[in-house]
Amino acid sequence: MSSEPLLQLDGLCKRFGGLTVLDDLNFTVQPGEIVGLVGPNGSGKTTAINLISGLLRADCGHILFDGKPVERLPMFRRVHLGINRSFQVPKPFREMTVRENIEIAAHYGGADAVDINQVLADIDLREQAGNAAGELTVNQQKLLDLGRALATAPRLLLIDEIGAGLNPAELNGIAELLKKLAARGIALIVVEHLLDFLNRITSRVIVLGFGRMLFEGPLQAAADDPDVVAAFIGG
Ligand SMILES: Nc1ncnc2c1ncn2[C@@H]1O[C@H](COP(=O)(O)OP(=O)(O)OP(=O)(O)O)[C@@H](O)[C@H]1O
Repeated sequence: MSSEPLLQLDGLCKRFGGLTVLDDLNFTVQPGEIVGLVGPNGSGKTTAINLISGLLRADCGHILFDGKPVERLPMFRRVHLGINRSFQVPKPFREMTVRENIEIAAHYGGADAVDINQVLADIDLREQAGNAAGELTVNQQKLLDLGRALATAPRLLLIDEIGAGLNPAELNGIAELLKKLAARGIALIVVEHLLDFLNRITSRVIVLGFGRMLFEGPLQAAADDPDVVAAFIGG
């Protein structure tokens, strides 16, 4: 593994009005690494993803990608650099086909040379390529959302609660896909409440509580950390 982090967060914070929802977030991610981001509801996980992807602007701190600050860049510029994400609730263009959805994403990402058939194969939607996206199952819509991100040739992929509502076989398929992407060198930050799922794909997690980092390390050890236990069961 390279010693140069692909992503480095340095004192990142976010406030909504008077409410500080993220405070002093500091961690790094290496190429090809999967890092889990966990914490109780409202602890700031999605906000962290929104700051890194550029959907929201940080109030303080720095986001270094490849050693360069990106915290002031708009989302599309970050996509062009190689940062992209999936959403908790996918919102494909429902009337368009699966293939068209991926083609549009590739174009938006400035990655017109991306092999759309390869993306379709990665997300296992080759047979549905000509179907309207609105006809897909929940699992397939989540895969398409991943495919749209993959179509922009990301080097850092931010995955926001992909496991919710999926059955064990579907979760298994997603876990294998994420591991395959990491093996290709893509770095992943995976926000997830399903700890068994996370345990299958990563050994390093960051635990947030009330917007602050409570723990960083192996998932198993997090369960023995008193701050983590207090955050999850309310002290
Ligand atoms: N646009 C917003 N305006 C005001 N408050 C917000 C906004 N977005 C999020 N919040 C608040 O910020 C806090 C963190 O929310 P966030 O969605 O990041 O938490 P989370 O850890 O992802 O939660 P969950 O696991 O429920 O998805 C919450 O208190 C939430 O109500």
